[in-house]
Amino acid sequence: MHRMALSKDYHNERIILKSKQEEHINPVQHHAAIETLYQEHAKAIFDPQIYLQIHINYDEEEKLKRRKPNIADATNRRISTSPIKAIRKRKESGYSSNMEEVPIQPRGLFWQNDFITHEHEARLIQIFQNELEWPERSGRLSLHYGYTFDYKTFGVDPNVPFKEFPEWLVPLIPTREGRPPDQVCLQHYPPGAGIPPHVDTHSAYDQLYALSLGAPVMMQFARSSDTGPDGDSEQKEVVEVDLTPRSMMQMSGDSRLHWTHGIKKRKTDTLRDGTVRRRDDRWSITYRWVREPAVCNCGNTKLCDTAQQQLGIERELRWKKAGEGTTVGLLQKFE
Ligand SMILES: O=C(O)CCC(=O)C(=O)O
Ligand SMILES: [Fe+2]
Repeated sequence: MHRMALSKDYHNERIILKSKQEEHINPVQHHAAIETLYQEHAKAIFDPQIYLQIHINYDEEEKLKRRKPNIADATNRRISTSPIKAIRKRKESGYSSNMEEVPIQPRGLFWQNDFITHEHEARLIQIFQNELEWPERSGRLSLHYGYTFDYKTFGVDPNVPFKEFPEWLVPLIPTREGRPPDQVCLQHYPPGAGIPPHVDTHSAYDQLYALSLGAPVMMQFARSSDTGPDGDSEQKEVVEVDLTPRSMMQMSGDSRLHWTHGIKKRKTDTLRDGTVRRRDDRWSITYRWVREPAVCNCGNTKLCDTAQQQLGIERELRWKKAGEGTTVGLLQKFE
Protein backbone atom coordinates (compact mmCIF):
# COMPACT_ATOMS: atom_id res chain seq x y z
CA MET A 1 0.00 0.00 0.00
CA HIS A 2 2.86 2.35 0.72
CA ARG A 3 5.78 3.02 -1.52
CA MET A 4 8.62 4.03 0.69
CA ALA A 5 12.32 4.33 0.24
CA LEU A 6 15.15 4.98 2.61
CA SER A 7 18.27 6.79 1.67
CA LYS A 8 21.15 7.88 3.81
CA ASP A 9 22.27 11.47 3.87
CA TYR A 10 25.93 10.92 4.72
CA HIS A 11 26.71 14.60 4.80
CA ASN A 12 24.27 15.26 7.63
CA GLU A 13 24.57 11.76 9.08
CA ARG A 14 20.86 11.45 8.93
CA ILE A 15 18.60 8.88 7.49
CA ILE A 16 16.08 10.26 5.11
CA LEU A 17 12.83 8.55 4.60
CA LYS A 18 10.89 9.14 1.48
CA SER A 19 7.35 8.15 1.35
CA LYS A 20 4.63 8.36 -1.18
CA GLN A 21 1.08 8.06 -0.18
CA GLU A 22 -1.48 6.29 -2.25
CA GLU A 23 -4.90 7.83 -2.36
CA HIS A 24 -7.76 6.53 -0.20
CA ILE A 25 -5.57 5.31 2.60
CA ASN A 26 -6.21 5.88 6.24
CA PRO A 27 -4.02 8.82 7.26
CA VAL A 28 -3.24 7.42 10.66
CA GLN A 29 -2.15 4.07 9.21
CA HIS A 30 0.03 5.89 6.78
CA HIS A 31 1.61 7.90 9.53
CA ALA A 32 2.06 4.78 11.65
CA ALA A 33 3.79 3.04 8.75
CA ILE A 34 6.22 5.91 8.44
CA GLU A 35 6.84 5.81 12.16
CA THR A 36 7.55 2.07 12.12
CA LEU A 37 9.93 2.31 9.24
CA TYR A 38 11.62 5.21 10.86
CA GLN A 39 11.91 3.48 14.20
CA GLU A 40 13.43 0.42 12.59
CA HIS A 41 16.03 2.36 10.70
CA ALA A 42 16.75 5.53 12.61
CA LYS A 43 16.09 4.41 16.19
CA ALA A 44 15.81 7.98 17.40
CA ILE A 45 12.17 8.75 17.12
CA PHE A 46 12.20 11.57 19.65
CA ASP A 47 15.05 13.50 18.13
CA PRO A 48 13.17 16.51 16.74
CA GLN A 49 16.04 17.36 14.40
CA ILE A 50 15.89 14.02 12.67
CA TYR A 51 12.15 14.10 12.64
CA LEU A 52 12.30 17.50 11.05
CA GLN A 53 14.63 16.26 8.35
CA ILE A 54 12.34 13.44 7.45
CA HIS A 55 9.31 15.59 7.22
CA ILE A 56 10.98 18.38 5.32
CA ASN A 57 11.90 15.85 2.70
CA TYR A 58 8.50 14.32 2.77
CA ASP A 59 6.96 17.74 2.41
CA GLU A 60 9.08 18.69 -0.56
CA GLU A 61 8.20 15.53 -2.33
CA GLU A 62 4.54 16.10 -1.69
CA LYS A 63 4.75 19.64 -3.02
CA LEU A 64 5.74 18.26 -6.39
CA LYS A 65 2.52 16.38 -6.58
CA ARG A 66 -0.46 18.55 -7.30
CA ARG A 67 -3.63 16.74 -6.52
CA LYS A 68 -7.16 17.73 -5.90
CA PRO A 69 -7.83 18.14 -2.17
CA ASN A 70 -8.62 14.88 -0.46
CA ILE A 71 -7.98 13.22 2.86
CA ALA A 72 -4.35 12.64 1.95
CA ASP A 73 -3.78 16.36 1.65
CA ALA A 74 -5.25 16.94 5.06
CA THR A 75 -2.88 14.28 6.36
CA ASN A 76 0.16 15.73 4.68
CA ARG A 77 -0.57 19.07 6.24
CA ARG A 78 -0.70 17.49 9.64
CA ILE A 79 2.36 15.29 9.14
CA SER A 80 4.62 17.74 7.43
CA THR A 81 3.86 21.28 8.45
CA SER A 82 2.71 21.07 12.03
CA PRO A 83 5.64 19.37 13.81
CA ILE A 84 8.17 21.58 12.11
CA LYS A 85 6.18 24.68 12.85
CA ALA A 86 5.43 23.66 16.43
CA ILE A 87 9.06 22.91 17.27
CA ARG A 88 10.27 26.10 15.59
CA LYS A 89 7.58 28.26 17.20
CA ARG A 90 8.32 26.96 20.67
CA LYS A 91 12.05 27.45 20.19
CA GLU A 92 11.52 30.97 18.83
CA SER A 93 9.47 31.80 21.92
CA GLY A 94 12.41 30.74 24.09
CA TYR A 95 10.62 27.69 25.47
CA SER A 96 11.90 24.19 25.97
CA SER A 97 10.34 20.94 27.04
CA ASN A 98 11.32 19.91 30.53
CA MET A 99 8.77 17.43 31.85
CA GLU A 100 9.57 15.49 35.02
CA GLU A 101 7.69 12.64 36.63
CA VAL A 102 5.81 13.67 39.77
CA PRO A 103 6.87 11.31 42.59
CA ILE A 104 3.34 10.40 43.70
CA GLN A 105 0.65 7.83 43.11
CA PRO A 106 -0.64 7.66 40.43
CA ARG A 107 2.63 6.92 38.69
CA GLY A 108 3.17 8.19 35.19
CA LEU A 109 2.22 11.82 35.76
CA PHE A 110 4.76 14.09 34.12
CA TRP A 111 4.81 17.78 34.83
CA GLN A 112 6.32 21.08 33.72
CA ASN A 113 5.71 24.30 35.62
CA ASP A 114 5.74 27.54 33.63
CA PHE A 115 5.24 25.93 30.26
CA ILE A 116 4.57 29.54 29.18
CA THR A 117 5.11 32.95 30.81
CA HIS A 118 2.51 35.04 32.68
CA GLU A 119 2.45 37.53 29.78
CA HIS A 120 1.86 34.81 27.24
CA GLU A 121 -0.94 33.39 29.37
CA ALA A 122 -2.55 36.84 29.63
CA ARG A 123 -2.47 37.24 25.84
CA LEU A 124 -4.06 33.83 25.36
CA ILE A 125 -6.85 34.58 27.82
CA GLN A 126 -7.53 37.81 25.90
CA ILE A 127 -7.92 35.73 22.73
CA PHE A 128 -10.12 33.14 24.48
CA GLN A 129 -12.38 35.85 25.90
CA ASN A 130 -12.59 38.18 22.91
CA GLU A 131 -11.79 36.37 19.69
CA LEU A 132 -13.28 32.89 19.90
CA GLU A 133 -16.85 31.83 19.39
CA TRP A 134 -17.95 29.62 22.25
CA PRO A 135 -21.12 27.54 22.39
CA GLU A 136 -23.91 29.33 24.20
CA ARG A 137 -24.74 27.34 27.29
CA SER A 138 -23.71 27.13 30.90
CA GLY A 139 -21.06 24.92 32.45
CA ARG A 140 -17.91 23.65 30.83
CA LEU A 141 -17.48 24.69 27.19
CA SER A 142 -15.29 23.05 24.56
CA LEU A 143 -13.74 23.98 21.21
CA HIS A 144 -12.06 21.31 19.07
CA TYR A 145 -9.13 21.36 16.65
CA GLY A 146 -7.43 18.70 14.53
CA TYR A 147 -9.12 15.48 13.48
CA THR A 148 -12.71 14.65 14.15
CA PHE A 149 -13.25 11.33 15.77
CA ASP A 150 -15.62 8.80 14.19
CA TYR A 151 -17.48 7.24 17.06
CA LYS A 152 -18.65 4.30 15.00
CA THR A 153 -15.23 3.12 13.91
CA PHE A 154 -13.36 4.55 16.91
CA GLY A 155 -10.95 6.13 14.47
CA VAL A 156 -10.31 9.32 12.57
CA ASP A 157 -13.31 10.26 10.46
CA PRO A 158 -11.96 10.27 6.89
CA ASN A 159 -14.81 12.47 5.73
CA VAL A 160 -14.10 15.40 7.99
CA PRO A 161 -10.97 17.33 7.09
CA PHE A 162 -8.36 18.16 9.67
CA LYS A 163 -9.28 21.42 11.42
CA GLU A 164 -6.10 23.46 11.23
CA PHE A 165 -4.51 24.49 14.53
CA PRO A 166 -4.90 28.27 14.97
CA GLU A 167 -1.72 30.41 15.16
CA TRP A 168 -2.02 30.94 18.91
CA LEU A 169 -2.09 27.18 19.48
CA VAL A 170 1.07 26.27 17.58
CA PRO A 171 3.66 27.32 20.22
CA LEU A 172 1.58 25.52 22.87
CA ILE A 173 1.91 22.09 21.27
CA PRO A 174 3.99 19.61 23.28
CA THR A 175 6.92 18.51 21.13
CA ARG A 176 8.02 15.50 23.19
CA GLU A 177 5.91 13.03 21.23
CA GLY A 178 7.83 13.81 18.06
CA ARG A 179 4.61 14.39 16.17
CA PRO A 180 1.75 16.80 16.63
CA PRO A 181 -1.39 15.69 18.45
CA ASP A 182 -4.30 14.38 16.42
CA GLN A 183 -6.87 16.18 18.48
CA VAL A 184 -6.72 19.31 20.63
CA CYS A 185 -9.53 20.51 22.83
CA LEU A 186 -9.73 23.96 24.44
CA GLN A 187 -12.09 24.04 27.39
CA HIS A 188 -13.45 26.86 29.51
CA TYR A 189 -14.49 26.09 33.07
CA PRO A 190 -16.46 28.98 34.61
CA PRO A 191 -16.34 28.95 38.45
CA GLY A 192 -18.31 25.93 39.67
CA ALA A 193 -17.93 23.85 36.49
CA GLY A 194 -16.25 20.45 36.44
CA ILE A 195 -15.76 17.27 34.46
CA PRO A 196 -17.02 13.89 35.73
CA PRO A 197 -14.52 11.19 36.70
CA HIS A 198 -13.50 9.35 33.54
CA VAL A 199 -10.72 7.72 31.58
CA ASP A 200 -10.16 8.98 28.07
CA THR A 201 -11.06 5.86 26.08
CA HIS A 202 -8.06 3.54 26.02
CA SER A 203 -8.44 2.14 22.53
CA ALA A 204 -8.96 5.53 20.95
CA TYR A 205 -6.12 7.53 22.41
CA ASP A 206 -2.57 6.97 23.44
CA GLN A 207 -0.77 9.88 25.08
CA LEU A 208 -2.63 12.68 26.80
CA TYR A 209 -1.39 16.13 27.84
CA ALA A 210 -3.22 19.02 29.48
CA LEU A 211 -2.15 22.66 29.82
CA SER A 212 -3.84 24.73 32.55
CA LEU A 213 -4.51 28.45 32.18
CA GLY A 214 -6.27 31.04 34.35
CA ALA A 215 -7.35 30.00 37.83
CA PRO A 216 -6.03 26.86 39.54
CA VAL A 217 -8.32 23.91 40.21
CA MET A 218 -8.09 20.60 42.08
CA MET A 219 -8.25 17.44 39.97
CA GLN A 220 -9.16 14.12 41.59
CA PHE A 221 -7.40 10.98 40.44
CA ALA A 222 -9.16 7.85 41.72
CA ARG A 223 -8.57 4.13 41.70
CA SER A 224 -10.74 1.46 43.22
CA SER A 225 -9.51 -1.95 44.21
CA ASP A 226 -11.28 -5.10 45.35
CA THR A 227 -9.78 -5.78 48.73
CA GLY A 228 -12.26 -7.89 50.68
CA PRO A 229 -11.53 -11.59 51.25
CA ASP A 230 -14.04 -12.44 48.54
CA GLY A 231 -12.92 -9.54 46.41
CA ASP A 232 -16.27 -7.93 46.99
CA SER A 233 -15.55 -4.86 49.11
CA GLU A 234 -14.30 -2.00 47.07
CA GLN A 235 -11.81 0.49 48.39
CA LYS A 236 -11.33 3.81 46.74
CA GLU A 237 -8.07 5.67 46.68
CA VAL A 238 -8.29 9.35 45.75
CA VAL A 239 -5.36 11.65 45.10
CA GLU A 240 -5.89 15.37 44.58
CA VAL A 241 -3.59 17.18 42.18
CA ASP A 242 -3.58 20.97 42.07
CA LEU A 243 -3.66 22.03 38.42
CA THR A 244 -1.76 25.27 38.71
CA PRO A 245 -1.90 27.84 35.90
CA ARG A 246 0.71 27.59 33.13
CA SER A 247 1.57 24.01 34.07
CA MET A 248 1.67 21.24 31.48
CA MET A 249 0.72 17.77 32.70
CA GLN A 250 1.18 14.52 30.85
CA MET A 251 -0.84 11.48 31.82
CA SER A 252 0.99 8.32 30.92
CA GLY A 253 1.23 4.81 32.39
CA ASP A 254 -0.92 4.20 35.48
CA SER A 255 -2.25 7.75 35.63
CA ARG A 256 -3.50 7.40 32.06
CA LEU A 257 -4.79 3.85 32.17
CA HIS A 258 -5.53 2.71 35.71
CA TRP A 259 -6.84 5.82 37.47
CA THR A 260 -9.84 7.95 36.56
CA HIS A 261 -9.52 11.73 36.60
CA GLY A 262 -12.13 14.42 37.10
CA ILE A 263 -12.87 17.87 38.48
CA LYS A 264 -15.69 18.31 40.98
CA LYS A 265 -18.49 20.77 40.23
CA ARG A 266 -18.09 23.19 43.11
CA LYS A 267 -17.30 26.83 43.83
CA THR A 268 -14.32 26.27 46.14
CA ASP A 269 -11.46 23.83 46.63
CA THR A 270 -9.98 23.01 50.02
CA LEU A 271 -6.21 22.82 49.97
CA ARG A 272 -4.14 20.38 51.98
CA ASP A 273 -3.42 23.02 54.65
CA GLY A 274 -7.14 23.68 55.08
CA THR A 275 -7.27 26.91 53.05
CA VAL A 276 -10.51 27.30 51.16
CA ARG A 277 -9.78 28.63 47.67
CA ARG A 278 -12.46 30.19 45.53
CA ARG A 279 -12.74 28.92 41.98
CA ASP A 280 -12.39 31.36 39.10
CA ASP A 281 -12.36 31.10 35.31
CA ARG A 282 -10.05 28.35 34.12
CA TRP A 283 -9.11 27.20 30.62
CA SER A 284 -7.40 23.97 29.73
CA ILE A 285 -5.97 22.67 26.49
CA THR A 286 -6.07 18.89 26.15
CA TYR A 287 -3.90 17.20 23.55
CA ARG A 288 -4.60 13.65 22.37
CA TRP A 289 -2.66 11.28 20.14
CA VAL A 290 -4.67 8.57 18.39
CA ARG A 291 -3.67 5.00 19.25
CA GLU A 292 -2.85 2.86 16.24
CA PRO A 293 -3.99 0.13 16.07
CA ALA A 294 -6.99 1.01 18.21
CA VAL A 295 -6.35 -1.72 20.76
CA CYS A 296 -5.11 -1.27 24.32
CA ASN A 297 -3.29 -4.12 26.04
CA CYS A 298 -3.47 -2.92 29.65
CA GLY A 299 -6.00 -5.63 30.59
CA ASN A 300 -7.87 -3.46 33.10
CA THR A 301 -11.40 -4.84 32.90
CA LYS A 302 -12.77 -1.99 35.02
CA LEU A 303 -11.45 0.87 32.93
CA CYS A 304 -10.29 -0.42 29.54
CA ASP A 305 -12.76 -0.66 26.68
CA THR A 306 -10.53 -3.17 24.82
CA ALA A 307 -10.31 -5.47 27.87
CA GLN A 308 -14.06 -5.20 28.37
CA GLN A 309 -14.75 -5.93 24.74
CA GLN A 310 -12.52 -8.99 24.86
CA LEU A 311 -14.49 -10.23 27.86
CA GLY A 312 -17.73 -9.48 26.09
CA ILE A 313 -18.66 -6.90 28.69
CA GLU A 314 -20.98 -4.25 27.37
CA ARG A 315 -20.29 -0.95 29.00
CA GLU A 316 -22.28 2.13 28.35
CA LEU A 317 -20.15 4.64 26.53
CA ARG A 318 -21.52 7.99 27.43
CA TRP A 319 -20.10 10.30 24.91
CA LYS A 320 -21.36 12.95 22.58
CA LYS A 321 -20.01 14.09 19.31
CA ALA A 322 -17.53 16.94 19.53
CA GLY A 323 -19.37 20.23 19.90
CA GLU A 324 -22.80 18.70 20.38
CA GLY A 325 -22.72 18.23 24.07
CA THR A 326 -20.74 18.96 27.15
CA THR A 327 -18.33 16.06 26.92
CA VAL A 328 -14.93 16.47 25.39
CA GLY A 329 -14.25 13.79 22.87
CA LEU A 330 -14.43 10.12 23.57
CA LEU A 331 -14.57 9.56 27.28
CA GLN A 332 -15.66 6.71 29.45
CA LYS A 333 -17.30 8.05 32.56
CA PHE A 334 -17.38 6.47 35.99
CA GLU A 335 -19.31 7.98 38.83
O1 LIG B 1 -9.41 20.26 32.09
C1 LIG B 1 -8.48 19.48 32.21
O2 LIG B 1 -7.40 19.81 32.67
C2 LIG B 1 -8.62 18.03 31.82
C3 LIG B 1 -9.84 17.72 31.04
C4 LIG B 1 -9.97 16.26 30.72
O3 LIG B 1 -9.86 15.42 31.52
C5 LIG B 1 -10.22 15.87 29.33
O4 LIG B 1 -10.35 16.74 28.48
O5 LIG B 1 -10.30 14.66 29.07
FE1 LIG C 1 -9.71 13.42 30.49
